[in-house]
Amino acid sequence: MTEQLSLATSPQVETAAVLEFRDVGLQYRMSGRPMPVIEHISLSVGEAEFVSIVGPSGCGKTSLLRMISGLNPVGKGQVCFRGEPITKPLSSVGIAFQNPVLLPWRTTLQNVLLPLEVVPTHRRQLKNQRSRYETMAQDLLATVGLEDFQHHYPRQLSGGMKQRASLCRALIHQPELLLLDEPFAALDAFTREEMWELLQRLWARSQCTSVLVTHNLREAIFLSDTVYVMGPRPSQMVYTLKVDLPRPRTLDMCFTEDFHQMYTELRQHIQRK
Ligand SMILES: Nc1ncnc2c1ncn2[C@@H]1O[C@H](COP(=O)(O)OP(=O)(O)OP(=O)(O)O)[C@@H](O)[C@H]1O
Repeated sequence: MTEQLSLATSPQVETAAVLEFRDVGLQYRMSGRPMPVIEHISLSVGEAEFVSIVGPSGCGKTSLLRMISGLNPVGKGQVCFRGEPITKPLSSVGIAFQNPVLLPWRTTLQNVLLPLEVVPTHRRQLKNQRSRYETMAQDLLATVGLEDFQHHYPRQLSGGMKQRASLCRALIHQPELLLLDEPFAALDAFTREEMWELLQRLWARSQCTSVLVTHNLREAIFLSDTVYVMGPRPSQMVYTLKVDLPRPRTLDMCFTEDFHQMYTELRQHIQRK
């Protein structure tokens, strides 16, 4: 059963669902036998909502994200984007992973522009309006403090800088959905916190409906409107936390009583097998 905690400081506005899981199940085959991973997951993500998924290792968080992207077929039930079941990879999705994988022979700017060359609907537009898109990319790079590194190559960037460039790349085609799979897991604690503020800024600017998978509960609370906790495999959603901290959020908020209480609630609901 899903419980709910609401630490209301301001009422949340209900928005139309952009993304819906309708009684979703998923299983893989392991040594020739079916292995159920996800069972009976139903949830709904509103327009411009920021949602995080947390849960024990191996519970199926990445699998859930892959079903949204259309890269993993849905086993049972439906995952719907704007009311339509997702049956193939979505072009209006931006994705950032733990490893930023920038192409080493391309500059930062060229790496950010890459999705426009790959997504067929944008390819022609890029050809016709290259300078417009370059300005958009430079704008994004400036938002994340990389304006002076646009002509540098990945080998000349730190880990945090690469991840910032990767976030810009995920947003360059103005996706309707942003999917983030532990994007800051490889960064040191201070850089990671800087990235929270920066991602918050990018999200506020793009108003992109976002789903973050993370093991870091503070990160989930800091960034999210809603945090979903998955149980151990075969996983169901075991807890939903509505985060009503005012925005923009600051790192100081992580030390408040409200924040600590939410952290404790989440911690108590993460079960290990
Ligand atoms: N393509 C696949 N084929 C078979 N099994 C898979 C496949 N992908 C994932 N699994 C298994 O499904 C389970 C869930 O994997 P998934 O990566 O979705 O979990 P996760 O919660 O993201 O894990 P972590 O937190 O450790 O990154 C794991 O036991 C994994 O080994």
